[in-house]
Amino acid sequence: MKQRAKASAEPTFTVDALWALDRIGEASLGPDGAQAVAGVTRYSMETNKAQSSLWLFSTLGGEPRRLTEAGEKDGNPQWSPRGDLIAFVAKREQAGVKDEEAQLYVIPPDGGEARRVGQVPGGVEAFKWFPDGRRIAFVAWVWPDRKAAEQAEALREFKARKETAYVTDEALYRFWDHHIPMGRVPHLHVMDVATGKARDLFEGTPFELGRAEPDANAFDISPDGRRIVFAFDPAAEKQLDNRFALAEIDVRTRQVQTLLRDGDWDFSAPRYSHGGAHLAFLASHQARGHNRPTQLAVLDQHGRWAVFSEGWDHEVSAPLRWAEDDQAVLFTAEDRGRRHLWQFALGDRRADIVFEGGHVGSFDARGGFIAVNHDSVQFPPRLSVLDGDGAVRRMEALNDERLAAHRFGRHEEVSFTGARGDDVQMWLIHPPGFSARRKWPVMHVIHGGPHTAFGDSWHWRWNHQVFAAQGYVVACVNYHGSSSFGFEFLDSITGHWGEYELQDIEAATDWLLARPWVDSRRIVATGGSYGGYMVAWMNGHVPAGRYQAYVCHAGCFDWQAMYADDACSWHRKELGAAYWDDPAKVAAQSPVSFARQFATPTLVIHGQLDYRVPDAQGLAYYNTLKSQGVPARLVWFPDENHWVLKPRNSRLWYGEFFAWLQRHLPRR
Ligand SMILES: CSCC[C@H](NC=O)C(=O)N[C@@H](Cc1ccccc1)C(=O)O
Repeated sequence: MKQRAKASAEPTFTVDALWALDRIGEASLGPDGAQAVAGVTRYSMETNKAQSSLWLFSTLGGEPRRLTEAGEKDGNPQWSPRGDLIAFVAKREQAGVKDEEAQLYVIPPDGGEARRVGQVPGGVEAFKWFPDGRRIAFVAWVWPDRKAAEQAEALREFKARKETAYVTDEALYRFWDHHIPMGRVPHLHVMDVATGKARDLFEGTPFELGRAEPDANAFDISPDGRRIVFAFDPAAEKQLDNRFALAEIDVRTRQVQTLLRDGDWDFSAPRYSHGGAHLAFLASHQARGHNRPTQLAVLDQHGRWAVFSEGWDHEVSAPLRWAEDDQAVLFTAEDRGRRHLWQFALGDRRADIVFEGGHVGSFDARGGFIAVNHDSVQFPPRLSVLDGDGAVRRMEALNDERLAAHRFGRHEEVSFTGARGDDVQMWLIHPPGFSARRKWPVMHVIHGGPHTAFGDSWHWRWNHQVFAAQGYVVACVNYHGSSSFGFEFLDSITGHWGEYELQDIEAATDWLLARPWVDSRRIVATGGSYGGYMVAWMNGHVPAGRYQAYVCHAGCFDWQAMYADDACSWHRKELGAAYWDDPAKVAAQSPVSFARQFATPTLVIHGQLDYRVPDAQGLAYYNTLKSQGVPARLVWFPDENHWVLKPRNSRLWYGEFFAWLQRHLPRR
């Protein structure tokens, strides 16, 4: 195995040190809970590439062991219910066949050669084991008007065409950074693991899974393996914000029965109880508001369903997992900038924290153990296990030595009075070696969304320790509109985006200026996406001199032109009007309308593959700044999407980011 880069001797935590860390994925426990399998991704700044392999981790204290060596992109491992195999997706060359798209593979947990299972035209999107451990349900894209046996030929024909046009009459044709496969829809299939033979369960039916990245949360297999429940969009015109229904298909007969369909509700993430008598799922009352949270609901065998978390003002997140006794449901949910693993008791409808974040990214529960992938401002995603006695143990220390070689800043949460006189949370990450007896520059890092939150979590793209290591106090305001503070706070900005958020950020800056350790002449503001929108909004609303410089990454600039994005169906709900019905209202929330006020030097960054915030937004902002003589610099990536995902581009991104700020900060 190639020697890993030695832990750096450089105590400053830099972008190179960030990329040298192992990135540990979701863990899947074996049936006895003694081990878990997870993907580990390693990047090389030299080759500018990633390599992902599968590793085994003990829940009983043993050392991690690498399971796969040959693959480059082994991912999404799932341990079989019988414990004899681990299934995963990979693109490999085997038996003279080179995978063009990700295919299903299986490998015994004690090692050996992985075996490709079947050959799925167009590749495998997501999958789950059947309880019998002999079959796998998986998602693959198909031409709905062609038979299953014709799909491979249809794909060959499509790939061989000389035309390059993407032609559609669909409303949903792009998502984040890719096109929805032209003319195809996602179907649910069943694979026989022994023979590699697959069946398209939806063949010849009007049913399909959601087209925006269908994942394994979109369906579940009944404990007896005879039925599969799935979420689907019943509308003829598929839209990102349509309200999904739930249906169940008989695996043998392929008969489909709609279980729940209600025009007021959006249903998702169905999960059978262990006994099969109940179905937990997520329900959001979209008729009461587009920002209504997803809540925990349960359907019984008689077709009766109820929301159980009505009185709990939190957003319940997929996946849902039933407790062993089927009396409670496990899931993660945010609370005040942290994300915990919760157990929701159905009897008394009470939620208790089972594993406290930081940030719990994912979990798996089996054999009396709960394996958790969690992180914090202080450490990247790591695996820990919660055993039946409630004891928590680390399952690995893959990054410990590298992390110990660097100096990290401490973090804390504070609060201040923001818009409407509300209490607003801010997280501070202090530079290593911080002393209140000195004066320090401040860097606002404004989160995106807007309905997300920054909290005690690790970010691979905007890493707060890398920022702080440059000597900044990093300030992260969870402004009005942020998630994890209840529905009313999140929804409070609807129809007047920019207003309360700016008041919050300005109140935060006033709070900071009142600290003796803040250098009032060296305060900057940065943000991505909605955070980029906010710094463009600040350029039009805050007098020059308050902030010495801005960095705007993938910022929304003009809500009318933003209609070219992939999420346009959300705009009128969030802005309070469609631009063609009330252009003034939409313009009043667009930074472009305040261009004459722009005066603060701004670094504009955008990726061409960004379909959520099209790069024309950043280019228009940059051109507007240049046209008015405002100092500006553009970093444009032809091969990056909403984020920067390649090591060398990320190194350039941080270099340009820090250089721009340094250029516009007065010498200390
Ligand atoms: C409200 S529509 C999309 C929201 C989504 N994130 C959730 O809060 C998102 O993609 N936010 C972008 C900014 C954006 C907002 C509205 C329309 C397009 C993009 C982001 O901050 O990443």
